[in-house]
Amino acid sequence: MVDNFEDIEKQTQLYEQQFENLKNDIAELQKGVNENTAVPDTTKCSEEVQKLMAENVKLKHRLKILQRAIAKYSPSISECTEMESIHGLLISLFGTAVKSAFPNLPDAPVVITLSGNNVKFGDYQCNSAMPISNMLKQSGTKVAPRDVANEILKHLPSHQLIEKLDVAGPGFINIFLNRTYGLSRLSTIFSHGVQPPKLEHPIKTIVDFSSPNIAKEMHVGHLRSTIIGDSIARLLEYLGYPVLRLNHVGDWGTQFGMLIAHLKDKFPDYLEKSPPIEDLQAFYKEAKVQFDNDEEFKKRAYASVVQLQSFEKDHVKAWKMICDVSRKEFQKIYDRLGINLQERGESFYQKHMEEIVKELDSKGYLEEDEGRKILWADAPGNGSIPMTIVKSDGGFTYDTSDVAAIKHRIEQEKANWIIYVTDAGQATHFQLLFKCAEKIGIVDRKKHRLDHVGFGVVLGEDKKKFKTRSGDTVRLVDLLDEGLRRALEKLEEKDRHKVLTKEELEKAQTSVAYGCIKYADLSHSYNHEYVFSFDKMLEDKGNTAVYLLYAYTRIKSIARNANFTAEGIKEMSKEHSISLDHEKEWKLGKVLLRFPEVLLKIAKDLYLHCLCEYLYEVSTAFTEFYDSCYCIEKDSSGDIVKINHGRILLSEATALVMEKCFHILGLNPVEKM
Ligand SMILES: NC(=[NH2+])NCCC[C@H](N)C(=O)O
Repeated sequence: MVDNFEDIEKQTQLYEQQFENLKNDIAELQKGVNENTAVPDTTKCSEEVQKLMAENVKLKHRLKILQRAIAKYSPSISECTEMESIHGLLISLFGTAVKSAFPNLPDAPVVITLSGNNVKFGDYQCNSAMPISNMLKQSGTKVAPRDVANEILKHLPSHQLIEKLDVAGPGFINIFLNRTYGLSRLSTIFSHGVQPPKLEHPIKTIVDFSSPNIAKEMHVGHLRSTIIGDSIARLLEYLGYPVLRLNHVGDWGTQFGMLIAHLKDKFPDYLEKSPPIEDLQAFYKEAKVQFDNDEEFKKRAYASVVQLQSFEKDHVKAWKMICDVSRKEFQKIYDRLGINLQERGESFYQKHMEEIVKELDSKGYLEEDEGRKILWADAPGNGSIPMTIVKSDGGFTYDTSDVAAIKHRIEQEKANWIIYVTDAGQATHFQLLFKCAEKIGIVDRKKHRLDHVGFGVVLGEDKKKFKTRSGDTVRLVDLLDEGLRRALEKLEEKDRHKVLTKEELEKAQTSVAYGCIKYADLSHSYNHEYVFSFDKMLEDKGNTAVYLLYAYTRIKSIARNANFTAEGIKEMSKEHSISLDHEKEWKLGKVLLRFPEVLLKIAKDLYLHCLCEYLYEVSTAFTEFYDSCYCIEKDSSGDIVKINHGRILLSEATALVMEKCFHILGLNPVEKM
């Protein structure tokens, strides 16, 4: 009995000791986890735990090797050379499942969305069960949405992209992505570059943008068209569309009659000596005063238009001179902003206008209306308005040139998609144009896509139309100059001039100045008017160009500080794989994987602000990752003691995706700022 009692006491002491040891081990391990080092310090743990931990490290290492081997040898994975659209893939998988689960519902919707922030709900969601259940109910069968969801899952083809599926709530299907799949797609960034998703049929596309008017000031509205149009063209070019960028300048209006008449009055020897008209604005204003006050001048002005439009050689020469002055001014803006486009103004279509008017007349499309010839898109009445094809004086209009242009673009240029970028005020004009073009048989909406990207007006900080203090139109050159000045101020505020070389500072200055002007235009949804404010644009917090350009330089500095060159990174990517183990690494990885689907969506709706939002999301996901994962560890003297290659690669992949976004938005990021 006594013996027995002592035994129990000994046993209890032993257990207490073991309990203490375990508590210690847990505390030590916990420390490691909290400090977020990849491997916790186990030297203070019991021998057994140390052994287990060592075993664990080995196993993890083997797991990585195996994952890499799978990524290499699994046939469908190794064949990929680009990140494909995961959303597109899911639509096609779930589409197949829905079709075979419910063959009697050919129109059953396949709805796949992102799951939002709660990891519990997976990465994507299929929300088809509820609408399908409703459709079934209408046809007389009652099936609960959850059962519909389970039925879809039964028919879902297996795919390495999917790690796990859950049916939640009333029938949402939560989709969890597989990391090995994610890793294989992200790795293509180093093997093949950030490639665009493959398109089945890239179609010939024309982007009609910028399009200022000769002899009139190119204003902020034209600037907005220039920036948005350029970015749309960049996106489509990146996706592999053959794109023709056209500048439909206003170079053929009645204003030329008055300008030429004034040129003849002021510089009678204009044919011998090229006239010094640097300031076309002022010249235009002078001519307008004459035109409004002098009847005889007005007559000569009208006669000049007729002469010009019948290509009388001296009038053509005068016209060319005037156009050249404007063209040089426009080009300055395009050069500074890196815009590339081909001028094909209204004048180009003169012959085509004559032809189409004849054709429309003979086919009976035109109606006489108080001396004008008009073309109805819809039946007259009910508030519908016609296009004016020939004015009462026989001249052509803006409408005529657009009808001729659309015909030329579809029939000669063989475009299947035409995108017009102008202020929203022209929405009715383009609606009419598209309808008329269809009515007269130029456009077939089944084959041709037509878009008018109409943007809201740019307002000044006083919320009124953007003007200078004296009420004049703001000259774009002045605006860009102010951008440069303010950008430099901003950089100096941050003492960057003390650390950067003169050349680096200059590069940073232009990158910030033009970047912030473009980004402010692009990051607002077009439909809204927006307030032009350098103060807001140059903020370094929030979704602004400055914040993003800084984020990019920070990311680029990680590899540079660990002494890796671009070549070094390439080599590294052959030996190591991108790290996606940590929850924040995987989160960032998944944002990067969305790049293709973001682009494809924008190619559909042309909402470039979604790309800005995506870029901002990339950079916040990066910050989260960087805050909790060390890429490089240094000792107290600042020497590098440990490099996490997988994380350096993840950072570089992030920078590469950001670079592509910047490129599409027309921004020039710099490595040092
Ligand atoms: N094909 C077109 N209509 N393009 C847009 C032309 C814009 C016109 N020049 C303007 O300043 O308002």
